[in-house]
Amino acid sequence: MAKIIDGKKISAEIKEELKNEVAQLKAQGIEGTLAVIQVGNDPASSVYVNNKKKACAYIGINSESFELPEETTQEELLALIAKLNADDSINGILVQLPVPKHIDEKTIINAISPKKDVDGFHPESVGSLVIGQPGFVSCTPAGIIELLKRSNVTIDGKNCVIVGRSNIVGKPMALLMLRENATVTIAHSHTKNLKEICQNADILIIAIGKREFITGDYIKEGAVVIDVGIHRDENNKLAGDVKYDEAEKKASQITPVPGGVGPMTIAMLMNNCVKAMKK
Ligand SMILES: Nc1nc2c(c(=O)[nH]1)N[C@@H](CN(C=O)c1ccc(C(=O)N[C@@H](CCC(=O)O)C(=O)O)cc1)CN2
Repeated sequence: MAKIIDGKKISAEIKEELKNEVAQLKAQGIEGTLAVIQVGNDPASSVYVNNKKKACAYIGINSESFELPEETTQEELLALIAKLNADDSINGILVQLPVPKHIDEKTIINAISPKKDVDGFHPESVGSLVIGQPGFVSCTPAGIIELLKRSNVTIDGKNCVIVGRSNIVGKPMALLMLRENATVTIAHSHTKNLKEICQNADILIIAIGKREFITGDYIKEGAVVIDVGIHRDENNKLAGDVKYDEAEKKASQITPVPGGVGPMTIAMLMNNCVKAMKK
């Protein structure tokens, strides 16, 4: 039976560490303020945004909330971002994704100042990650690295298979695993022999957005399995991209859903906010 990688516990530890760091920065007169923008009222986004504001309050940084109606135009949103970019009292800006369909996500991401890009989505932040320069790193992949390190998983020299190639998770995840000296394979919807490729993974990271797609037979005996998916059924029950009951019988360590990768996304956002305070 696999050991559970407890994202809730690890994220709480990280937030505790950050709380102490913020207290020290405040003692030097350094304040932090995160601007949190939500357009529309997608229920899941509202939960995440609220949790981000609570995390800010917990570690001791301010949050300024901008709850904009669904009909907000792209120009209005860009004008708000420009105002926040120019506001010296704001060190971090995030726009909760997804944005409504009439707004172009890329245009919005590109408009946020790279100096305040605590989500790590701006091309300049991604470019820094590619060439190994310091910068903001996308929160979910950064959280996965913390989960692995704090669970004493050796990454160096291991075969890591990442299923999913999104800009937010799959691609930055691959770069971070490469930085840790793993041998990295990215698989996606056009990959042939997906099952065989997954069976070769010492560390298998799944971010494909398909409920319980990865069954036990995809997993090598003793592999570490990281499940990034979150799916809610009609009874409000959460599940990941991995069929947990089967995977836990094969894996040596595994993240649950809920309580695995999800909470780490917010802990690492707080980590980026503290980085922004120091800039
Ligand atoms: N601007 C951003 N938008 C989005 C991001 C992001 O990093 N920046 N990531 C996701 C959503 N997300 C944070 O925003 C997020 C997702 C899930 C969790 C989480 O704690 N999940 C819990 C389950 C919670 C539930 O749904 O009941 C868990 O897995 O235990 C936190 C943050 C997309 N948008």
